[in-house]
Amino acid sequence: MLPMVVLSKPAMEQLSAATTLFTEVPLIDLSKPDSKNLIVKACEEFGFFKLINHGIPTEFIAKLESEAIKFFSLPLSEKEKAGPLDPFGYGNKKIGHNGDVGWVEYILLTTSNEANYQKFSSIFGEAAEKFRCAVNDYVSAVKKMAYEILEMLADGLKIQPRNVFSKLLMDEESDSVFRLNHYPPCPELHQEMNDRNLIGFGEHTDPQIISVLRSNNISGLQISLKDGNWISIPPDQSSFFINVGDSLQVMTNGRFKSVRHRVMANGSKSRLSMIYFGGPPLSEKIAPLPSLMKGEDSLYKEFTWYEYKKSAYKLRLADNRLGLFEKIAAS
Ligand SMILES: C=C1C[C@]23C[C@@]1(O)CC[C@H]2[C@@]12CC[C@H](O)[C@@](C)(C(=O)O1)[C@H]2[C@@H]3C(=O)O
Ligand SMILES: O=C(O)CCC(=O)C(=O)O
Ligand SMILES: [Fe+2]
Repeated sequence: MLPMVVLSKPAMEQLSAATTLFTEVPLIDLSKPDSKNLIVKACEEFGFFKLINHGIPTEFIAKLESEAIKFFSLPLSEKEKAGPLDPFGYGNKKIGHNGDVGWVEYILLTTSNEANYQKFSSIFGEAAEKFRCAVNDYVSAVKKMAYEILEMLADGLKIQPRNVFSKLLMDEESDSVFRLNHYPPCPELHQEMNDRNLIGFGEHTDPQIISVLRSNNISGLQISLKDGNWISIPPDQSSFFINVGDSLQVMTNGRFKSVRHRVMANGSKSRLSMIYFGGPPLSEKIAPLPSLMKGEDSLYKEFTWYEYKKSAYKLRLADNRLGLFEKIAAS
């Protein structure tokens, strides 16, 4: 059994004390005309928001959730046939390659249809086709929504062209990832008088441009506010949650902040999440957009997504990956 990160309950409670009690995460209604300005505000203040009236068909979500549950219910020996990660496939407890662990099992996939076809047929056996279709339908729909959000952001920021961010995800070479996380109930936490909290997925920021997260109705997701306090995000299975990633922070020269987040394990219920991480092509230069600079200097050294990813994947989950690329070193 791998060692887990454990926080005592009093320590956790102190961490998320009074100031955070009444913090409301921004709620964006995609059907409302003024959403673009609210999205910009949310990305500046939280790097995170909740999305409703998103138009993603419920059947795509339900189909994928049911296929994912089927997969995660298989015996471990079956699931392990879909591993080890190379870099895609099934993973259990170990996150990345640098010693991070969590109370989580997962499937990591590229969003390239062709590569998924190969992967699915080699690892998921007979059920491959249904599962692959469910992933493709869901990912295609969520991708389109991500393009729309990024275009609304460009409009809200009053920059041209409006596809300045979305074109990076639309590019055939876009290095985007899809992840299904399953957080099994943790028996240790189920015991009465339990005063421990166990980490499902340790704190981190997402390196890409934007992440689109959807989970079942089980709690666990927390985000860190600018003051360092953590707040729990009430789950809502019919909504999506959007994270600003490190690359979008850089492209906006720090105006948007990539949000630190983590997932706590649950004592009695299974949590299932599905996340699309929209990334640019590997060769893309990640730098502040000149139209957003208004005479300011770039806060970051120049780098490509390939260089950033290579460096990020050598680090631990909680590390400040962008720090290495800041012109003035982070304290
Ligand atoms: C510890 C790690 C896991 C991670 C790669 C890394 O070295 C640092 C970034 C991690 C992260 C966080 C967001 C996504 O879940 C992920 C797929 C990504 O692109 O960066 C994971 C990586 C992973 O699980 O391999
Ligand atoms: O499972 C979740 O809700 C979030 C997981 C996460 O942050 C990630 O996979 O990067
Ligand atoms: Fe994340």
